[in-house]
Amino acid sequence: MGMGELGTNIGSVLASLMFVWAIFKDHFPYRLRGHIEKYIQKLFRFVYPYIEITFHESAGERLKRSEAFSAIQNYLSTKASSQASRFKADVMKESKSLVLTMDDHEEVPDEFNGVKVWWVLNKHVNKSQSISYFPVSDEKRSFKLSFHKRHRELITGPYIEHVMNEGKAVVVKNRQRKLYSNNPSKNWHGWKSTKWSHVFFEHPATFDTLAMESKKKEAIMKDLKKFTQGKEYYKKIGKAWKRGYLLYGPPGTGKSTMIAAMANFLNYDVYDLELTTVKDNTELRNLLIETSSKSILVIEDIDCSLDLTGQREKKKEKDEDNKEETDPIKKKEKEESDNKSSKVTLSGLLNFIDGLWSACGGERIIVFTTNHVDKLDPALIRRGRMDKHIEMSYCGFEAFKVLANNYLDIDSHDLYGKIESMLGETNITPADVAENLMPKSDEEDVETCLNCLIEALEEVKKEEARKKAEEEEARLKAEKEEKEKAESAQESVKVDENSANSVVKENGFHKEGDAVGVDT
Ligand SMILES: Nc1ncnc2c1ncn2[C@@H]1O[C@H](COP(=O)(O)OP(=O)(O)OP(=O)(O)O)[C@@H](O)[C@H]1O
Ligand SMILES: [Mg+2]
Repeated sequence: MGMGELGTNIGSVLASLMFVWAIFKDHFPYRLRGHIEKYIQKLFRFVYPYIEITFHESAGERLKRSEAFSAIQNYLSTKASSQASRFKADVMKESKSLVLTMDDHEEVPDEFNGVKVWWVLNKHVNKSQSISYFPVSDEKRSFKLSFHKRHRELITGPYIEHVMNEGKAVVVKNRQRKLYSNNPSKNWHGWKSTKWSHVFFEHPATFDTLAMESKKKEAIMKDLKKFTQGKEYYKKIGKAWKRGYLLYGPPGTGKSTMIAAMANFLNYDVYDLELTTVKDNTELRNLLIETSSKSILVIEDIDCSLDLTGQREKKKEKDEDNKEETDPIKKKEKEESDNKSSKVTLSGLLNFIDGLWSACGGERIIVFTTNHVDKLDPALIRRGRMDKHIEMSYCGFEAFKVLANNYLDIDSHDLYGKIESMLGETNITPADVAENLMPKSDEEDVETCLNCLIEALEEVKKEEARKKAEEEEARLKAEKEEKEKAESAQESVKVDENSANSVVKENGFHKEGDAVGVDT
């Protein structure tokens, strides 16, 4: 028998009993009334061995929606689809997914470790109408959970925890992800945080569309997956639950695209941190504290956004300069220019990454990108801080095949052989390959596009050959100059030697002369 039927039967008997009692209770003496009520409750518990827990939508009139209520609602949306027959539908994520929630008073059974429970969504309409400054809906909704009292411990403990966790996971899955960028601190005002502004993150890049060797790609995906499942592991080893990636390679090799693919793969928000607008380390800390977990913090082009490598030395120099400045006008000018340039230091950034994040919740990924890995301070990129270094390189044949599939919907073509051999001997970025593969008009067919790429490859090859020839020429020229210099140096040494000899000779002559003189 379902909870519904049982509930209805017992419920109607008890309801009649209560009704009768309500009518006649005033005829009983006060003390007797208390006794009778106690017995009715006992009887109630005996014939109705179920416990009911109610979860209200709002904990108080002005409080925001209770977290438990939302979690339950989301949890039940996954159950309700198969169990209940009346739904309310919500369209999430730009009509990409439909979220069904149970309709009012619909009963949804659930099972946990073999124990059955029942959920009902109740709605009460508030009769007392009051005028309130805060818009409060008169409708109060609550979820009622019923289960046999035998299972009290299991249900109030592990089951509720399970519902909360699953419910929150559904929220994460369905939420619209955001791309945050930091605001300059002069705009940080008001009671609501304005440190980051956001837009919805809708970058279409995925690992499927990312042009890269499949082995490398799979290794990265595996690494990310392992990270997201590593909560217990990080706890065990006593490290903050974070992972750092350094993406390096020439412009147009897909570093930014990779970040978008990561965010889409993990379902994380992205915080794009523009370091040049961050005034100092305190500001940096304030910004980073406000990022949420399940997010990727991105610092693009670290070599350009800050002179991280030379910052410490520069600062020292500045301090010394400041001491010397005595002219008040010049001093003011100097201060202004100092304020304009960012004072975030490498050590500030590293300290934060190493320490602070451990304290404010885990599951964070930090990605640095750079075009010049060799310019970075080794302290910044040592393992442990940047756990994984990923080189984004020029387009190989495998990467080309992904792009051809993305842009032209093809897996093979007669021209593939030629393209493969040409890619082997030229450095072209995936961005350039993509640009050439994209049909410029509706008339352009696959072959035209591939030929367009071949032409571009030939162009690049020619360019490379020209550059190589130029370099060779410059090298030869330098060599020649060097040789000439060396020769002329030798020449002058010879001349010097000669002149030295002549001096010696002269000296000798003099000496001789002297001697002669002495002799004479
Ligand atoms: N590996 C790739 N896979 C798919 N598309 C790519 C790839 N690399 C580049 N592209 C294409 O080229 C464009 C530019 O790439 P992207 O912005 O990711 O390069 P980047 O490495 O971040 O360059 P930069 O160093 O200038 O920031 C992208 O919009 C994308 O369409
Ligand atoms: Mg980029």
